[in-house]
Amino acid sequence: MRRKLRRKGRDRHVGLPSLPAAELTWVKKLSVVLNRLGETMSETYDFLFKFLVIGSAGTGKSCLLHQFIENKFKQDSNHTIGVEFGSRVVNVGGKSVKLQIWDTAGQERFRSVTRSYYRGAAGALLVYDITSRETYNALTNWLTDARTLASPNIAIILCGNKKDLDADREVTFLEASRFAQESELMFLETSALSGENVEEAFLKCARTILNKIESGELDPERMGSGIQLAAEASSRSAVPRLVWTSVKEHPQPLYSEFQDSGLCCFSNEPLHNYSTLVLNTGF
Ligand SMILES: Nc1nc2c(ncn2[C@@H]2O[C@H](COP(=O)(O)OP(=O)(O)OP(=O)(O)O)[C@@H](O)[C@H]2O)c(=O)[nH]1
Repeated sequence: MRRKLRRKGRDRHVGLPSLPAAELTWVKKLSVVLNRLGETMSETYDFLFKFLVIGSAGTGKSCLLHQFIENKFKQDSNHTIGVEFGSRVVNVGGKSVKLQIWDTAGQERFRSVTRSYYRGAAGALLVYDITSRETYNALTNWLTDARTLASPNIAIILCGNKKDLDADREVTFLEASRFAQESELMFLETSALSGENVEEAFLKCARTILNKIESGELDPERMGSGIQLAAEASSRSAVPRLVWTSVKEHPQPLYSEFQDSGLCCFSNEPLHNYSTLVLNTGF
């Protein structure tokens, strides 16, 4: 299998070794994500913000993203494997802002993979399920990860999802809003099912980031800010690329080498002992 990749102005072919079926499926899936990411980066906008959607498994992260992008509820949502990606251009305070959104898997077994996506995020939706106290209790851990791995200044909105299931509620609005206030988070209860407050959550977070840029509190040109200006985002250096290697040929050091240069590492269980995929998200 040969794959054509553009790198620093040159076309480059990278040959993938023959792989077991499960691993091949994973590589193909990542290539689709990568192509979508590349396509969306060519659109016109004033700013591009990198967003994360984080929180425990089953809280509705993928459904929130789907509702925001597609304007409908995602039926039969399965657990996310690693990460999913979506993007949408929105108008915030007269500026056109592209939200590049990384929907991360909530399951513990993917934690090391998803953590590698936090770097350079400007904003995040931190999601719990109002009908599950367990997902609410886990918020502190998610928050610590976000502030440590993304940026201490990351704009985070707490989303109490499944607002439509009020009869099964285990977490009150008041309790969560106090937690949000103490933790300096914005807060909304949302329903990916009905769409209530979904658009608002993403826009509120984007507006906060834009306000910080306009007030000078946030420097969009600082490395790792999670923000790109239009010119920068359309440059070649921002075009994502996939780099393949086999662990046998190039073991662990590759990860840190790329991590230090701002690239993200992407692997999952089937690939874990065999190979490493490195995805440059452009941040
Ligand atoms: N009633 C209701 N159900 C929802 C809502 N959002 C998601 N669900 C359901 O909750 C379940 C989990 O949704 P997902 O979006 O897959 O959850 P997730 O947080 O992405 O899960 P992981 O990918 O495992 O981290 C699915 O059965 C959804 O149909 C909502 O707002 N209301």
